[in-house]
Amino acid sequence: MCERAGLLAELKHGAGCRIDEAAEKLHRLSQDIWSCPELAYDERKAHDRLVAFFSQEEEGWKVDSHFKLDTAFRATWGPGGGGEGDVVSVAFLCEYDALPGIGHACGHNLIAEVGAAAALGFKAAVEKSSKLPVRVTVLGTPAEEDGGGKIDLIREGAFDGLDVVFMAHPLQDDAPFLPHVAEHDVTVKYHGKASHASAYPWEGVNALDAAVLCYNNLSVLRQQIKPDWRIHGIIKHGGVKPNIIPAYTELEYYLRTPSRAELPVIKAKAEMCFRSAAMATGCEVEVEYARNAFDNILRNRTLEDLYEENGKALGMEFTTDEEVLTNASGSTDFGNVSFVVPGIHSYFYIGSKALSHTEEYTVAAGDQKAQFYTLRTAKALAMTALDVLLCPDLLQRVKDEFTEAKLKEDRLLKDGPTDNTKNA
Ligand SMILES: NCCCC(=O)N[C@@H](CCCN)C(=O)O
Repeated sequence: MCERAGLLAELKHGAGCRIDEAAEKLHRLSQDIWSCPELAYDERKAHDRLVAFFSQEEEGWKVDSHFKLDTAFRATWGPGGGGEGDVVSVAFLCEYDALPGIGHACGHNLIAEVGAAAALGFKAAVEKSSKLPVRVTVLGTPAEEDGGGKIDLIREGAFDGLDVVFMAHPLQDDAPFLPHVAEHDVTVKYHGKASHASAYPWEGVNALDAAVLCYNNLSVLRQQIKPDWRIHGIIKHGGVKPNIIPAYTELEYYLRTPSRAELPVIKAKAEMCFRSAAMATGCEVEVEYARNAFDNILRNRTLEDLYEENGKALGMEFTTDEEVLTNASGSTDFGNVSFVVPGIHSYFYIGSKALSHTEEYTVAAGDQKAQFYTLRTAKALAMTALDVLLCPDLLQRVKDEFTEAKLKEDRLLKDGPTDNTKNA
């Protein structure tokens, strides 16, 4: 039980009221982002809109536009308010990139809204109590769907000095945590030799054959990997005309494993598939891994329990469906953040059972119905941040759990999982 339970309850109420008060402008914010979907690292309008929100529509924030990345931003308030003890540095994260062709089919417009709303609520609550030593940061993190903007920002030091970070992602259910797998994206290029496909095919070196063999090799490999590992990809370039033997082809694949420690194993297996296809066809092969590999999410059960308790108090019904709770739901660059700062990446229902990365989900993410759930989630995040701020032993528990979980993962990384591609 927190010593300052009375004050805590009052501040939680205050955070909720502030979020409700700002509901209309928060809705406008997410609508503006939703109606103009922009791809990774190119989210210029979303960046400008969020910067304008914190510098013009809201008061008291110091805003850094183009913060370390062209389409990242930072808004800060604090630090400390002259209170006692060390300043606690709390951050809320906003994402705002969309998917090619189908717009905001992952609902990142709502992630921007939920992060902004939670920050507004939290700031309003702590502002009322001038003695609280706190610094609030909102970080706008581009390129989750492609590239991993948070990983760039970690490298640039944007997460240095933060004590705890909060974000929430829309989905089909409310859940304090869902497993996210580690991922490394790879582009494979085959270089062959063009020739007339009918007149003198023997003069050609067929790069499409290499791509197809590569695709098939990987499909066969899929049978020999663990059930929760994933290999999936596309052929991006497959040639230009049936009567020209393709001289160049390109594939893009995502390789995923539940733990970042297992990624080298799946990569080694995939590598043999890439290279053997080149050898069989006489093509040259180039294998280019993405600049950033995504880590799995490091859980923080202390934060999850607090979030769940606050969510329930607000009427959330958390999913108990084992299939949802245990199936890996994709990857996120928040995984890398979770290895640097303790944090939570919860999921929230938006009034629709549409599946992410579909046109139906794009519609749901722009629907008025999503607003109630988005703001309720923002309240739960702000309340959880208040729990951590007002009860110092909770913050310590969050930090201890983080250190222990990280140690465990580091040990796994150091010892390395077994690789059965290596014959004894
Ligand atoms: N469940 C939310 C996951 C968000 C998402 O779909 N992220 C992408 C990231 C891809 C980066 N290459 C994913 O496919 O998992």
